[in-house]
Amino acid sequence: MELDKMDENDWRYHGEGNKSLVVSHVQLSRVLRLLKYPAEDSENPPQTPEQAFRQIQSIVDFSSKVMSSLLGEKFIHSGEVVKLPLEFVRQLSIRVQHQRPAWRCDKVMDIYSGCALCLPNLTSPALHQPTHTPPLCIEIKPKCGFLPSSKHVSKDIKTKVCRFCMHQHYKVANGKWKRRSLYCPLDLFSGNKQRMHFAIRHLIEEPQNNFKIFKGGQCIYSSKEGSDDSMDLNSLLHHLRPYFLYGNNRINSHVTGKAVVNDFIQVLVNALLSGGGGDGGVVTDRCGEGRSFCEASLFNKERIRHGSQGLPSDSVLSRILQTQMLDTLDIEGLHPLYRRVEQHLQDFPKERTRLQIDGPYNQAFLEKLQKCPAEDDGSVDFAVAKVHQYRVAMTAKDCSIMVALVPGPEEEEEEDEGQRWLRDFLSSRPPAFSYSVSILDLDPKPFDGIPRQLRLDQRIVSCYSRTGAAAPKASLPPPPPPSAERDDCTLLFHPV
Ligand SMILES: O=P(O)(O)O[C@@H]1[C@@H](OP(=O)(O)O)[C@H](OP(=O)(O)O)[C@H](O)[C@H](OP(=O)(O)O)[C@H]1OP(=O)(O)O
Ligand SMILES: Nc1ncnc2c1ncn2[C@@H]1O[C@H](COP(=O)(O)OP(=O)(O)OP(=O)(O)O)[C@@H](O)[C@H]1O
Repeated sequence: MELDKMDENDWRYHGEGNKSLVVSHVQLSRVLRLLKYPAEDSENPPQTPEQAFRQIQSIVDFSSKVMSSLLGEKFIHSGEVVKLPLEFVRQLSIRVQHQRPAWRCDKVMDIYSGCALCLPNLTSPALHQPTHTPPLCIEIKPKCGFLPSSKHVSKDIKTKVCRFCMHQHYKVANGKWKRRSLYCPLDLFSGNKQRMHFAIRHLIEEPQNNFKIFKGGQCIYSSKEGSDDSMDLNSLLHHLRPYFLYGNNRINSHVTGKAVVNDFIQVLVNALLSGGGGDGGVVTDRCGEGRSFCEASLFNKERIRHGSQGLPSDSVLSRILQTQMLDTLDIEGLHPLYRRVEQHLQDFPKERTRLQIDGPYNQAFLEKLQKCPAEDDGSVDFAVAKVHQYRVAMTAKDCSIMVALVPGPEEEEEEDEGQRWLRDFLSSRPPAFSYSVSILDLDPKPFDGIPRQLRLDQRIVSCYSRTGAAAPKASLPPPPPPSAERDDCTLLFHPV
């Protein structure tokens, strides 16, 4: 990629979040992640090009020097900052505008700094052979996977119902989403395959901003405003079917839609429980018992047939959960420490640098949070270490996982799709995929964002106490008998 010869026609809109907009190259496996600003600042960018460059460099440093050490290097692609021609960025912004979802257009793409983060395109991984079936990539934003146990938690409900499930009520009440997602992160992070299956099924049913599927680099399934949901599910089945034409669920050589989805979820669960890449071999070294249940989850505990399995310690979910759990005090216990630091900075503004409040994100920053004493000695250093831990945990609560599934074992590259189908059909074995697992969106959360966290926490809990606790638990059909091993994953699909 030659930065001085950039052509906007080589790039297409790929996706966006709250802070950045991502475009992908039409041929190379590369994306550019550009910053966004509130639309009202569009004429007047909030930072200079130098500041934008430093902000993106600090994202790279935070990811490569802090998060990568906590989450495991094998999952992380930190990328590099690039300087782009301003005319290219301006044209690109015009080119992608019509593809942007309306609800994200309260922010505009930064066209002034010319800076962007260049990353590998995790939805069209390099291990894909262009002549073969395109990879399926599944993006999950799992959110917080544990219930707080801090003594500072003032509302009992927070120790029983997870943040995500409570937040759903708040989001629906405030019009962010039309209906609640019944996904519960505690089920996904449980390590129990039945619970994980159940969680993913609900991500598929109501993806919101927590679930997307890409095929060959193109998004084929995500939350679509105002669309006909059944159409989306049917079109998802249409895409998935060729990947799951075989396996245990074949009935007279016809694979039902339910079986396709069950196989798909099973492959995804295996990838999430793996050590990060490979062919789904036996998982060993499981750490911990399955963690707690959320009272709002619809998963019926009685139906666990294989006990609590816990997460394998080298799995992506385990690494994310361990990092999230650096939030030991909960926002309610953390906020007074934040105030201690804030007061100290008001009294001694120059301390901001020594305490690395805004970075640099390096080994020293990592050590500050790793060597935090267990007990509060009243010092500002203790408070800063806890704040750093909390911010790192926040990043882990907001990151996404990308699982890339490439059909067929690598050693049988010469086989075409039909031959592979016949071989798998005859052997009736479960689908074989090579896969890789990555973590994305590992940006540092700002120090000044902590008071907002406290306010949001209070609003979510208060909204849930008013509306959620009284809401009906579910509108799902009654569960099938326990013997129907595969049927507990029934999706509300329309026939195709
Ligand atoms: O606060 P939360 O839990 O709602 O998380 C925010 C996310 O909302 P979600 O609940 O996942 O829909 C929010 O995502 P959406 O914009 O809702 O897609 C952002 O990820 C936000 O992070 P940042 O401010 O852009 O760095 C996230 O804010 P942080 O709290 O991580 O700063
Ligand atoms: N390296 C990558 N390869 C492929 N797709 C990517 C990559 N990075 C980001 N994306 C896509 O772009 C989307 C937006 O990126 P990202 O989540 O980093 O944005 P964000 O604004 O930081 O999100 P948030 O709302 O969480 O703050 C992602 O959901 C993902 O689909």
